[in-house]
Amino acid sequence: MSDKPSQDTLFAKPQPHLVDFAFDEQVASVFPDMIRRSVPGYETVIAMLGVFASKLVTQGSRVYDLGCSQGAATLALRRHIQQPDVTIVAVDNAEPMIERCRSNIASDLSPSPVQLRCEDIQSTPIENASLIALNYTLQFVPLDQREDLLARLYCGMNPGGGLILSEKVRLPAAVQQECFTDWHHEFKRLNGYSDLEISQKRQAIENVLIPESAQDHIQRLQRAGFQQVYCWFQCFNFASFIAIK
Ligand SMILES: C[S@@+](CC[C@H](N)C(=O)[O-])C[C@H]1O[C@@H](n2cnc3c(N)ncnc32)[C@H](O)[C@@H]1O
Ligand SMILES: O=C(O)C(=O)C[C@]1(C(=O)O)C=C[C@@H](O)C=C1
Repeated sequence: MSDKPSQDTLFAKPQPHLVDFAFDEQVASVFPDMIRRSVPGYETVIAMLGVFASKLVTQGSRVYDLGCSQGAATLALRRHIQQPDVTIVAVDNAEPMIERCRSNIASDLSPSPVQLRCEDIQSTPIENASLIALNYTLQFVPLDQREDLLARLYCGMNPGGGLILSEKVRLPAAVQQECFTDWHHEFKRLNGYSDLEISQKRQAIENVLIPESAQDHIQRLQRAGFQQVYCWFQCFNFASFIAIK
């Protein structure tokens, strides 16, 4: 059994030797609280996945949640899949996340079966996909591997299928970057994080989470072959895109 999710205080004490952020047991034990208090618009994006599931998922197809963490996106999708014979494939390479995901799925009664895979999303075979969610995950994949991954997702997707890509984004002008970062940090402050927590977390993710601009994402999705690419949601420096094949 997984521990009950608790409040994120991981960066509350001064850490003289900050190490790079990793999705380890400590992070997993506070993750639902951490992501809700750190990502502006997270709950809206999760809720709206239901709309895309309802519109895009087709009978007998597969739905992928790549970088599923504890299954928030998987559950939102699963609850709104109306078609029969759909399998959800939920993938994460962090064992402490997958374990919690397994128990969250077990306590949900929606009918579509979920196949859980603990592996790098880059080695997950993608086939017969009507919907793929990459919810705040691509930002952790090395920059030079993102193009190949998206090309593979395109290949494994059925015509008319959609990819939902949510990311922290870099803004095109320095003055806008500064402004949006300031608002993001204020969002965290209002959610109870101290300046020390904000600054230590920022340092810990600096070399691990590499954001790109909305334009970079849109152009890469178009290069992969997607016919329609839109930014459907943005809150400060966090955006979500839909790409339809
Ligand atoms: C910010 S969390 C994603 C949140 C989740 N999608 C949600 O909507 O609640 C990023 C997740 O991606 C996973 N991850 C990062 N890189 C990965 C990779 N190359 N393969 C598989 N999982 C990866 C991490 O372990 C982590 O659980
Ligand atoms: O940018 C930040 O400060 C964040 O905390 C963002 C973010 C993310 O977008 O994934 C980073 C790591 C955690 O997984 C939760 C949130």
